Amino acid sequence: MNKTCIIGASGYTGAELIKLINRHPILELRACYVSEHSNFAGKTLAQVHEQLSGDDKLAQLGTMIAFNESMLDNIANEFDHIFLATPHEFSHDYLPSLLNGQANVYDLSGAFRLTNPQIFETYYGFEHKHHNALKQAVYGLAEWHAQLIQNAKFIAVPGCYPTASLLALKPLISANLLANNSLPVINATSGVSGAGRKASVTTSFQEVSLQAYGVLQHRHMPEIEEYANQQVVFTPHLGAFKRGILATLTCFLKPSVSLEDIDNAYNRAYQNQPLIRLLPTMPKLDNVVHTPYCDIAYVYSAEKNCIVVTSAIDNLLKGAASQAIQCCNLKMGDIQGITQETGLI
Ligand SMILES: NC(=O)C1=CN([C@@H]2O[C@H](COP(=O)(O)OP(=O)(O)OC[C@H]3O[C@@H](n4cnc5c(N)ncnc54)[C@H](OP(=O)(O)O)[C@@H]3O)[C@@H](O)[C@H]2O)C=CC1
Ligand SMILES: CC(=O)N[C@@H](CCC(=O)OP(=O)(O)O)C(=O)O
Repeated sequence: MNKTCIIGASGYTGAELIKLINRHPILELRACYVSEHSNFAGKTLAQVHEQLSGDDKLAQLGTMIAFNESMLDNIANEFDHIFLATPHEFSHDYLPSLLNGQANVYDLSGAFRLTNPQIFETYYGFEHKHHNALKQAVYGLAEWHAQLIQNAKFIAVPGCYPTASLLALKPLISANLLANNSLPVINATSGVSGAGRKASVTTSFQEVSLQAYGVLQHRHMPEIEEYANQQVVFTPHLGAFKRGILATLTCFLKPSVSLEDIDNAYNRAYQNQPLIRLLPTMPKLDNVVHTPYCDIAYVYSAEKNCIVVTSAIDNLLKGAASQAIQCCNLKMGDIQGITQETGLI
């Protein structure tokens, strides 16, 4: 068994990681950490996440441990896999020390997703101080970076909107079908769990409606652009539902592109990918929420020479925790028959 721990286990993506690791055939959850002064420290997993009640294996794990800087060396060397489901600033500060040990590290935050340190100041509001760790990070977009992930020690797990957007967009880019003179337009709506567990006025039941936010300045725009190798216009929206992201992309195509070219591009990219479902009708959130799948469909207009692509994911799973496990599976390779979807479906 592979010894595994989670830092940030009291949050929403932490809860999903607990469930996925608990049912994985060769990962063994050994410890769950929360912040140093967390109200959840010393509580059992079921006290922190009621949904975990009644699971004997998790009950034996004991309680959530308050993280402390002095534990870094031990954590880095005690485990085979460390999952960070922590705020960007925490990952930024502590991840480099965790890389000094033997463990493989998977960071669900955005702190190491961009290669250019300058961009962090503009979009994350902090100066990036760990340029060597940035260079070591491999962007964990599982379907597109499988080989890099297999050889990496440190995976920066993609953000939720970038996962939905890039999975829809990249087949068109890699087949060179996009028009040169226009930018893809991405409108995406997320459920409220995307903002994490901590209470805030903007995500309170009374306040949430359907609204665009972070317009032209959301940190996921440079992330999408870096891994699409293409500028985009990205607008996130917050919707009055708990989980899921629906992204709709409008893209203009080169004049000579046909429907056959588009079908070939998506089939070539995804026909052997177990967690991508190409659908004949537009995806809906209910079909992906609580699953590790990304559903994709498109409609093409020859008259307008454009395509509208929609993708749907669960933000906490394919947009975070299950993609992290997918990367971990890829890293473990064919050990005991592990494939990228092991423990996920
Ligand atoms: N929610 C989503 O859909 C997605 C989230 N992400 C990213 O994943 C990460 C986790 O997100 P999410 O689960 O939603 O966040 P939550 O706010 O739900 O949970 C954050 C977790 O981090 C812990 N934490 C906070 N500060 C510290 C600290 N200083 N030291 C140790 N632990 C700390 C919290 O512990 P406690 O509260 O007990 O103190 C809690 O367990 C974030 O970086 C987020 O941006 C990525 C993709 C999607
Ligand atoms: C609805 C909502 O608030 N969503 C979050 C994105 C969550 C995510 O993917 O997170 P990171 O890139 O921060 O890891 C946001 O817009 O900030």
